[in-house]
Amino acid sequence: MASSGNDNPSIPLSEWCEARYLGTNRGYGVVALKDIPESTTILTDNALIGIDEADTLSRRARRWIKRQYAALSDEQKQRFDALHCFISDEARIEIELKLRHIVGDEDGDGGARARARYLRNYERAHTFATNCFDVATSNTQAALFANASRFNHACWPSAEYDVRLPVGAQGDVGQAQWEAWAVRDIEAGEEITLNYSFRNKQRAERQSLLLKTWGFACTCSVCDLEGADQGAESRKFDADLRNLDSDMAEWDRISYVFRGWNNGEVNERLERLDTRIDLARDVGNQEILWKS
Ligand SMILES: C[S@@+](CC[C@H](N)C(=O)[O-])C[C@H]1O[C@@H](n2cnc3c(N)ncnc32)[C@H](O)[C@@H]1O
Repeated sequence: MASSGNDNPSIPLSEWCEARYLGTNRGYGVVALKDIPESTTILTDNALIGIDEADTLSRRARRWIKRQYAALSDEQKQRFDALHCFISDEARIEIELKLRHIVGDEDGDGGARARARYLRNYERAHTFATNCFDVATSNTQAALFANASRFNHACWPSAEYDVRLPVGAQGDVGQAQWEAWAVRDIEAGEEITLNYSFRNKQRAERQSLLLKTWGFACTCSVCDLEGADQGAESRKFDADLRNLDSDMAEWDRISYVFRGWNNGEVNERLERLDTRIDLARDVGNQEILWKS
């Protein structure tokens, strides 16, 4: 196994990629082991923990996570514990305040062990919130996948992902399955990124939500565009991203609606997509030369 130092060994994920430590700023990230052609399935993963609760930091979610964590094997617990855990300053203050109220002495230690247990529950909930993915067909179900958790974010990513429940398992989020595929050719040695969320938002809003939810300032090629949050060009770019995204979503659905379209409608949509891609090219961002 390749290693970037004893503390942060690389983690094999699939024939296509491994999780590699990329430094204190990004932590682990997923890196291509060989050239990956567009559309290749890069990684599949099964849920370690799944919850059916929209607010992943709520009391109910914490109880759910605590129960499921307790049922994991030692090896699974270790994998969970090794994941990145982001706790915002606000949340830390809240946790601190709550810990001060734990003064019971059931363990004969002035509440020290009870406070440690309470803190661990909070940390697990934050680990879950930092790494979980929403289940595609649900507004409330979210699941954590140990390997999938190692992908870093980019606003214009090189891979897309999907989280599904197998047929017949709709009520059991613990059975969720995760899959990611390349949306463009990816070169050996390149970091593979996913878009965590907030795809349809303007740069400033994306940045602030990423900072609040995951604790980092995004420096991806889209966010790094010179003056990307001001000026006509950037507005055109942001609008283009939004429109391109909704067009892509429409194309995702094409297999279901295709039979209802005549050639004219299909051509019209293709032309719209072309225009968007041209607009995006105008802004000069190499990343969005999406293969059409
Ligand atoms: C789901 S984890 C991704 C894997 C993580 N880097 C690790 O070491 O396990 C999310 C965390 O990764 C980091 N991260 C993700 N995308 C990043 C980016 N574009 N730049 C810097 N840090 C990023 C942030 O600390 C974030 O809270």
